[in-house]
Amino acid sequence: MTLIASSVLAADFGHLNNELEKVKRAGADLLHIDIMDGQFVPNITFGIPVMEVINTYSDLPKDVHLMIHNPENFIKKFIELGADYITVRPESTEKLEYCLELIKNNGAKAGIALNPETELETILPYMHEIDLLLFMTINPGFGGQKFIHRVVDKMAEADRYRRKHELTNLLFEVDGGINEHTAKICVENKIDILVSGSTIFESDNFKNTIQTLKES
Ligand SMILES: O=C(CO)[C@H](O)[C@H](O)COP(=O)(O)O
Repeated sequence: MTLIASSVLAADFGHLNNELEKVKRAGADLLHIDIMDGQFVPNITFGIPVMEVINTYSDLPKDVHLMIHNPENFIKKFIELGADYITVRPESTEKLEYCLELIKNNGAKAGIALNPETELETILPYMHEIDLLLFMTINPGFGGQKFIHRVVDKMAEADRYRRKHELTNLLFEVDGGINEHTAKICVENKIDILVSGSTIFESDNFKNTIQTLKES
C-alpha cells in the first residue's frame, strides 16, 4: 500500500497543532519535515524550535529532510527531537558515509535525496546502506511547483536496480508536485511513499484527498 507523508511546509503555521491533528485524523501515515537553511536551497523554513512543537503535538512518524550544509552537525539533534527518518543530500556534505552511519547508530532510518538533475549512478555505492531513496520531482525550496516528469525514468531505473539486488527493505519516496494524476504515475513506477504538501493542506477535505492519493 502506498503511504502518504504530509509535508508540514504547506501547513498553516498559525494553527500548527491543529493542522497536525487534522492530517493525522485524515489518515496521513507520516509527517514530512523540510529543514532548509537558505544556503543549500533558496529558502529558509524552520528549525529546532518548530521541530520541538511538531514532536510535542504529533505522534505520527517523522520523516525529516535536511536541506542544509553539513547535516552531520544536526543529525543527532533531530533524532533526539523525534525524527524517525533522516534524509540527506549527497551534495550537502563531504561526509555522506559518516552521515548515514550517524543516523543509523542513533536509531533512525537513513535516506538519500536526489535532485531532479542528479543521476542515480552517483549514489549507487550507497544503495545497500540506505532505508529510503527520495526522488525530488521539483527543484527544492518551495511548495506548489509543477512535477518534473523526466524524473520518472530515474524511478524506473532505480526500481530495476532494487529488484536486481533484492533490496526488499529499501523504500522509494517522491516529493514535489504530487496530485492525483502524478501520484498514479509514481505508484506505477513503484514509489512507496508520496509526499504531499499543497494538495493536502489546500484541500477542503483532508481525508478525501489523502484517501484519493492512497488509492492512486
Ligand atoms: O520539499 C519540498 C519543497 O522543496 C516540499 O516537501 C514540497 O513543498 C511539497 O510540496 P508540494 O506537494 O506543494 O509540491
